[in-house]
Amino acid sequence: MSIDLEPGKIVKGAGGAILEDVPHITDWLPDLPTYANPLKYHPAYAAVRQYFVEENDVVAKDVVVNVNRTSGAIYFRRAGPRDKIYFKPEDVKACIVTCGGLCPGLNTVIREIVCGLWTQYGVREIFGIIGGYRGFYCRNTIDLNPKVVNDIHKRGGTILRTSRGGHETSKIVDSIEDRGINQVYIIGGDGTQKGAWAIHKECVKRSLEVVVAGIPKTIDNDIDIIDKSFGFDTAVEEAQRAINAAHVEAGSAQNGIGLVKLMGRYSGYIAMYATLASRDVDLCLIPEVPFYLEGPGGLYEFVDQRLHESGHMVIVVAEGAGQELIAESMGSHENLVDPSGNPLLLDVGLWLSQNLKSYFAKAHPTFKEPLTLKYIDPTYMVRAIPSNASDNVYCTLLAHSAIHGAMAGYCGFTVGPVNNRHCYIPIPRVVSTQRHVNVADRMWARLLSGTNQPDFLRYKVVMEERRRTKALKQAESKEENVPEQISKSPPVSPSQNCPLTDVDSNGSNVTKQMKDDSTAQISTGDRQFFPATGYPLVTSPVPGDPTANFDQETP
Ligand SMILES: Nc1ncnc2c1ncn2[C@@H]1O[C@H](COP(=O)(O)OP(=O)(O)OP(=O)(O)O)[C@@H](O)[C@H]1O
Ligand SMILES: O=P(O)(O)OC[C@H]1O[C@](O)(CO)[C@@H](O)[C@@H]1O
Ligand SMILES: [Mg+2]
Repeated sequence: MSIDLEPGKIVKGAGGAILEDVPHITDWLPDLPTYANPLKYHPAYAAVRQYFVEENDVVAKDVVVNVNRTSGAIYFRRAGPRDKIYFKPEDVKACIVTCGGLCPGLNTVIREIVCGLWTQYGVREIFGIIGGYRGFYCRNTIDLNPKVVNDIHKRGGTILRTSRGGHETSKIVDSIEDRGINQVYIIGGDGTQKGAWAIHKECVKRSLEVVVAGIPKTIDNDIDIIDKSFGFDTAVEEAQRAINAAHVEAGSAQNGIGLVKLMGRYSGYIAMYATLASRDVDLCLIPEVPFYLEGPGGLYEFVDQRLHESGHMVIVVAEGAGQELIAESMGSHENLVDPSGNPLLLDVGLWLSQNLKSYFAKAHPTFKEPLTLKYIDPTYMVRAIPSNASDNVYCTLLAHSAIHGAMAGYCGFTVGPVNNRHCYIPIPRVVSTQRHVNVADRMWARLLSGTNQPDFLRYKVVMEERRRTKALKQAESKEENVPEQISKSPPVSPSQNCPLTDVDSNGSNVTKQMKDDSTAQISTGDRQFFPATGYPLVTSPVPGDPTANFDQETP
């Protein structure tokens, strides 16, 4: 998304510090009156010294730095209650909307926004927008108060319902104006936050006294800058149940494989953390690491070896893994998208099950007993549950940070913890890149050293060879001349030779030679993939890209 930080919002502090600040309602309505924060007189908060955040309190984006390169460090505005607020509580008309896919904790965030506004600030008019963005202009609102939301944190899903698509900025802002709403709380993922920014910009354009606050939600943990998204821990915990079942099934059969598919469209965090937590997983496949099946260093070789060693194994695959490989093996296929424009994924779990079964049934002579493969797909189960204890606390902090920011007049922000401190991050900052598992980071190394799985570094070479072989076969079957670019492939140097075992149409093993060509370009139907890695094209740095700027280091 090509939205930039607002001019004038990059503030230079002392010693070269840079504050990436968020918009404030006085940017376009400079003469608004201020009011004393009612929390000053609240029995619970008045007693807590230093409860209020100082105007110049900021949070460092990076806490691990080179001592010689601290100038130019980036900071965000610290979240929390301010001494002065820009809304009289009795004048506040707040609304809450949830958009995108489900995530554990949505109801807790709704509950805590309602209860926080009600009990801390004395706000009495709070509305729920039903069914995502389109609910602004298609549906009536519902009244929310502490009684209505009292028990909702014990339920999965969202009491407000959610949807994809339907973001029509002017219709949404018309509805905000017509209803007299002046605080808009928007809970959702990267797409939702982009929509929130569009609403904020339109409110500014119309000079409305309206603040828009974004609360980041993503089961995939793919929102950049913030430490972690709510519901992620719950999802990883729930995924353990599926992995345990897969392990039991696999361990109770000779040559047993338990295959578990988890969510993760572009980012394999759930799969990675579920693998690290479980210790029963032998192989973890994520979108950031394209894999291949045949030949040295391939998946079949590893499965073969693990089954011979242990008699069983567990594979965890993120739903976005292997998309290019599947697309290529399917030949032509339709590129479908959901109502928000997100590509619909090909089912890697089913595809992998079928390929493993047929490969080991037909092609593997050393197996005396057939493969027993159990495929478990708990994807929707891990996101439809209520949040666990720690996510509940986290949701509470997010909700409170959001209402303190809105009451203080800040807007166009996404709230979230950065290095464990909550802050207000300009929305363009969190949506301009997507977060991915950093495979150059120590966390992925920990996983690799735990599973001893292949690194699939020869992916590009293997894919190029597959394409060349396919093209040759097609040319031969059409009894045409071999196309020039295929027949004139440059000779392969001995050091680059590597055998690749594949199966011919009779099910016999065929050994081929392949050439190491790291500059291979990849094209698969209409889908677009990152050429160097086979990773789908996205805006953020991806592994394998030498220019990638991975700035997230895990402990
Ligand atoms: N660039 C955009 N501008 C305005 N609105 C957008 C944009 N992208 C998505 N939206 C709207 O945001 C809402 C949610 O988007 P999407 O379905 O992509 O889910 P998300 O918020 O990314 O959550 P998740 O992917 O984690 O489920 C939809 O109503 C969609 O129309
Ligand atoms: O809710 P839907 O439309 O089925 O989409 C599922 C997608 O939503 C997510 O849960 C969040 O983006 C992805 O992991 C998954 O691919
Ligand atoms: Mg999204």
